Order: sequence, then structure tokens, then C-alpha cells
Amino acid sequence: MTSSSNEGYSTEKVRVSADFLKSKMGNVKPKIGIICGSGLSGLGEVVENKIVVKYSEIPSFVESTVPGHKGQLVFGQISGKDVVCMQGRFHPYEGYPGWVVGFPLRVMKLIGIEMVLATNAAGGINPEFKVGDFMLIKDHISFTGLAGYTPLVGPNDSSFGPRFPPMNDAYDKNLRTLFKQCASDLGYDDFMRDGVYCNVFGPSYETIAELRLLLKLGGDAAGMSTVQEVVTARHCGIKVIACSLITNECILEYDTDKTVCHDEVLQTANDRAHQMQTLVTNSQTSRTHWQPLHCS
Ligand SMILES: O=P(O)(O)O[C@@H]1C[C@H](O)[C@@H](CO)O1
Ligand code: HPA
Repeated sequence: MTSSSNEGYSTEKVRVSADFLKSKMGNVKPKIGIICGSGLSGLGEVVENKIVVKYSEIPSFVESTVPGHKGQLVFGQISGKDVVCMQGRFHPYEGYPGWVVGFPLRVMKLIGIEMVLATNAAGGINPEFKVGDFMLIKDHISFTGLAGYTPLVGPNDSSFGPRFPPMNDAYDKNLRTLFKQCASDLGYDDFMRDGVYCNVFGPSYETIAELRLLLKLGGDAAGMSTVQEVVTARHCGIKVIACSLITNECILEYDTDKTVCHDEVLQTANDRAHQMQTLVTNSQTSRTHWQPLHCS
């Protein structure tokens, strides 16, 4: 299987996985999907009346091999609203073709999801960003996509969407406005940013020269996920909102002993887990904020 084909993919596989999940969901009928980034699995812990389904049980789901990603779906309620939460995602660098990384989003579509909130851990490129900041993603630069790695490669499955989907509206403008209002209500303005997420393949972190390039190109944060999910979701008409946690500083200077490692990423995620949970939980309840998420 190569990254330049979707060999192994079929609509039937998506249907089988969706039917399997429908048989496990009970009365839960989620329209909202939440994807937990590295170290942010705690978002799934706030789900009430949990129904947990391990990825290993779900037909055509693969394993999540990364520390900080649990590898299970959690169905239940957050603030009284039905949700499904992906505790763990699949990354291109784990060796999976694009369609496998995007596969859960098509399954979500078939079980009724209309809006996805994706989170991730990312390195801060923008010199004004601090470790621990949240960055609401307003756009992305997909170096993986531009290099030919995309979940939409191969014959188009027109039962999900068109051959040439637009991506200029990938991150829903109204939802972003509401999300920021919610963050503001919570007193999060000091660490709530917005910006452009640069998707790199990984798993090595970037060189200094690469990061300087990303900065020059307009990138605010670098990360190894999310974009394949967003492209798959938008292709099939799921609305998207995405938020990065800036877990580490990207090192743009040669004259330093600083470095970056996944433990630091997980530590920051752990330190900020509570605020991220509050934001996600509150986002679904406060005032008019998530009215669009009722997806009526
Ligand atoms: O799944 P996310 O994007 O949150 O995880 C990031 C990217 C790599 O998997 C890992 C690097 O530390 O964290
Ligand atoms: N670069 C790429 N991906 C990341 C980083 C980073 O600095 N931090 C967390 N995920």
C-alpha cells in the first residue's frame, strides 16, 4: 500500500464500521465528534454515561501507537449533549496511508456526526506564542498534502463528497467566533490565540532551517496531525473547529541548548488539560455559544 493510492479502501468498509458502532451506541445519537490530541485524552474523561469501544474491536480501525493516545472511542454526554470522543488518533508517520488516517471521520459521518472539534499538541513558531497557549486554527498549510500525502488520493468516493472539495472554508468561521467568545467568557483571553497550523509529516521534529521557513511562509504552529482529519471531514460536509495546545517552543535559533521532546509535549498537555476540558465542556453549554452545534 503506498501513500499515492487508496488501495484497500472501500465504502463498504466504512459502512461495516459504522454499523458496528451503531450496534454499540445504545441510545446515544451524537452529532458532535471530539478528537483528543496528544496528552489530551482527558477530554474523554468528562464524558458522562460512557460507552467505551476500543479501536481493536472496530472493523478496519488500526491501532493508535503513540504515547498519550489511548485508542478508543467514548460515547456519552458532555453537559447533557450526546458526543463521541476519539481518545487517540492515527498519524501519517505511524505508517498509515492517508485514507486510514481519515477513515474515522467517514465513519463518524455515517453515524450522524455533523460537527467535529479536533484538538492537537503543536509547537509554537510564532514568537509571540507561549508554551501553554491555545491556538484556534483559522487555516492550515499542509506540507504533507502539498507533497502528495492526502486522505483523498485515489478514486473519489462520491458517496462522501466531490472530487475537488474547496478548503478555503475548512475551519468554520461562525464556530470560531463563538469558540473565542466562550474562551473570553472563561477569562482565557490572555492565552487564547488564533493562527495557521503547519502540518508536517514527522516523526522527527523540525530543523531550525525548516522552522524558519515555516515562519516565513506564515505558519504559527507546527504539528503532525489534524489536517488529514479536517480534509476528510470537510470533503463529506462535516463542520470543523480545531484548537492546538502550544506544548513547546519551536527552536528558531542556533545559539541555544534548548531542545524538544514528546515528554515535554505530554507534560504541557497534562498541565493544561483542565483548561482545555473546561473550554470544551463550556463551549457546549454556555449562553448561545454552541447553538450552531445543535446542528438542527
Ligand atoms: O496527535 P497530536 O498532533 O496532538 O500529537 C503531536 C504530534 C505528534 O504525534 C506528537 C509529537 O510530540 O504530538
Ligand atoms: N513540531 C511538530 N509537531 C509537534 C510539535 C512540534 O514542535 N509539538 C507537538 N507536536
